[in-house]
Amino acid sequence: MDNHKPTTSLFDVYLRLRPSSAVDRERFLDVEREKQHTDEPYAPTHITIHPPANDNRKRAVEKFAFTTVFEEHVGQREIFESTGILPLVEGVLGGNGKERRDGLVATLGVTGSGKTHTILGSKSERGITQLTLDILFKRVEAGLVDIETSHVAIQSLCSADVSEAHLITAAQFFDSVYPGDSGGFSRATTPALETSFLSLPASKRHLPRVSTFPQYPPIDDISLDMETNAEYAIIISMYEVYNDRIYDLLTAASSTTKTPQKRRALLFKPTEASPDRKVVAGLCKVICSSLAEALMVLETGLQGRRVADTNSNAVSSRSHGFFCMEVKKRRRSSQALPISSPWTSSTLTIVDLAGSERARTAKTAGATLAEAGKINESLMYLGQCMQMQSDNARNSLAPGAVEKMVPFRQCKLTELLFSNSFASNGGGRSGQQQQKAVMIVTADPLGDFNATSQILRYSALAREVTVPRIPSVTSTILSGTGAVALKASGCTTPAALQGELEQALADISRLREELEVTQLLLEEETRRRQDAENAWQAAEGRMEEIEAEVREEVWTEMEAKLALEQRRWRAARDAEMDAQDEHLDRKLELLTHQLSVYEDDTADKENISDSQLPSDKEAGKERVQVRGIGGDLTPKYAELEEENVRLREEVALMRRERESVRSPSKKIRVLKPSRRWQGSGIGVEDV
Ligand SMILES: Nc1ncnc2c1ncn2[C@@H]1O[C@H](COP(=O)(O)OP(=O)(O)OP(=O)(O)O)[C@@H](O)[C@H]1O
Repeated sequence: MDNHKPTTSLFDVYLRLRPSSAVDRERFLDVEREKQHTDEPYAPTHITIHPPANDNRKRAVEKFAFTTVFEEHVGQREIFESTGILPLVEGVLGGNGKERRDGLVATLGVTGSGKTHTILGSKSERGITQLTLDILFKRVEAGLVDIETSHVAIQSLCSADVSEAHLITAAQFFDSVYPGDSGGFSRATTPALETSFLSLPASKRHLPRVSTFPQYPPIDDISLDMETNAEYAIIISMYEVYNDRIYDLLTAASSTTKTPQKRRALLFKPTEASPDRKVVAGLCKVICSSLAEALMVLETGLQGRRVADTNSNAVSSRSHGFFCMEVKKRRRSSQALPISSPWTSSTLTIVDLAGSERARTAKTAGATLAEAGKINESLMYLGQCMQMQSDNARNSLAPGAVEKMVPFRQCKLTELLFSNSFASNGGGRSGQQQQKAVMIVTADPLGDFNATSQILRYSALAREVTVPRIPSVTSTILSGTGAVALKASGCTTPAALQGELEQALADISRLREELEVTQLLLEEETRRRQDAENAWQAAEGRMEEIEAEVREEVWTEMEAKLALEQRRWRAARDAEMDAQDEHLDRKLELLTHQLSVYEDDTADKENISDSQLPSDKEAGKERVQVRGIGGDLTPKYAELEEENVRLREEVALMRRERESVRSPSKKIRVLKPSRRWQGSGIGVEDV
């Protein structure tokens, strides 16, 4: 197997092994050491992976080739110097007479394998992003355009931008992110372990302190070829791809109102000023005048990036982070040509990809598990693209070989990584070559065998498989291309069969992982459904309680009202009866009075002497009157007696009624639905 890299390869692929802290795990990856014939420093290019000893799947021993393999002891500076990043920086700067080109550096690996460490370093060491910024500023320092005093320069930079960007100076950016920070600086802590930086009120955000940034490793002695008779501007922009959407990290940081959830996704599209090339449109871009400013912008943007604490990595990136260093350049005006030439632009993009992870190992759940699904999906598409590009690169050596389409439009990540790698897309720009790219694959030799081997399979420049002895006589393997009957003879199978076997093994491994994720998602969903059902039942119970309480309240209120009405009714009835009694009494009184008048008159008449008798004429008149009274009184008296009897009966009846009437509240109480007939289990409603 050779690792000859044909000229059509889109990526140079390096492998970096990380030192592992795990002591109880078996090492599955070995670096191949070939015999040295010269005294030159030795750079290994091949590794071999062995399935774990307890593996009962009889998987193959695989050998992979990379541009270079960096072992565990290799530090940040050697990675920076030896992975082709310096030529990328030179390409972006455009040395004397050299054409400029965009550059791309990305890291790929399982979660916790050291991607972020390589790209962004740690508290004590700088990563390749900081080292690249350092070398860029050191090289162009003398030629940097003065944006602090020259508004014209800013305006010309704005009009030269093709990406509908919002260009601001670093000072303006810091003013918007840290309003009122007068210099009592303290370095903000890692966002994963704190509440989101953006959710903090602006007054609580503090400008990062450059003096606390690591200075190691130094790179002052590295020199680069560059043009001196030119003016430069360095513009920083940062964005992340989260759930297949692009979000600006600097707009989010400079916004005081938008929460991370409300961030607006950006488009990757051709613009009016860039019709033949796609760009991320609408980014916030910060013009930096010094390395310190650039580092502070980087640190600020990083604090808005999504990270989470998983079982595999305490600060696990949940998005693919893109850090762009755009170098604008123009020829200085001279006596011969008093007007400066227009700005040209090249960008070096450094990408910290989120790590692929096995849900069971990472022990993620909920949103973090869903994120992992999206991350794995985008990495699967990236794997397909990388495999296709390395196949194309290998086949390009064969006569009459036809290049296959790299399927990079399947997701945002591959679109962003590959769109400008092809002459038809990026090469169309005048005076600019297609993008050059470097991929640094990171791996932990004591880490997860399945996840690591899968990444190595699609990222390696070349691969060789040795199929182990198969104990059974005939095995049937289902592969993507159909069922393959494999006759095991106890030795390595023929090449075609071997290819099928490899494919089948890869498919099985992929399907097993997909199944694992699906099972976890199912478990998660089942748990959620159970929780929802419990919550629903609890809510129902509570609702019944509330209903009973309300019923009780209503009944109590109604009873009070009924009692009041009853009291009113009784009072009214008593008043009426009193009035009737009074009426009756008055009638009786009247009757008694009339009777007594009549009796008195008769007695008086009997007692008076003849001398006292009135004359016949007067007596006749009086007799007429008495007779008149006596004659009229008898039927009137009878009539009143009758009415009296009737009224007395009515009164007696009403008294009886009153005594016999039961309390309505007692009747109502019987009707309460909550009271159930004891022993029968039947409520009043049921009756
Ligand atoms: N080469 C290395 N030397 C020393 N420490 C390392 C190295 N590589 C990784 N580490 C440490 O391992 C831990 C995990 O690394 P890192 O965060 O870079 O992983 P990652 O691949 O970016 O993971 P994720 O995909 O989850 O973001 C960190 O604490 C980091 O400092």
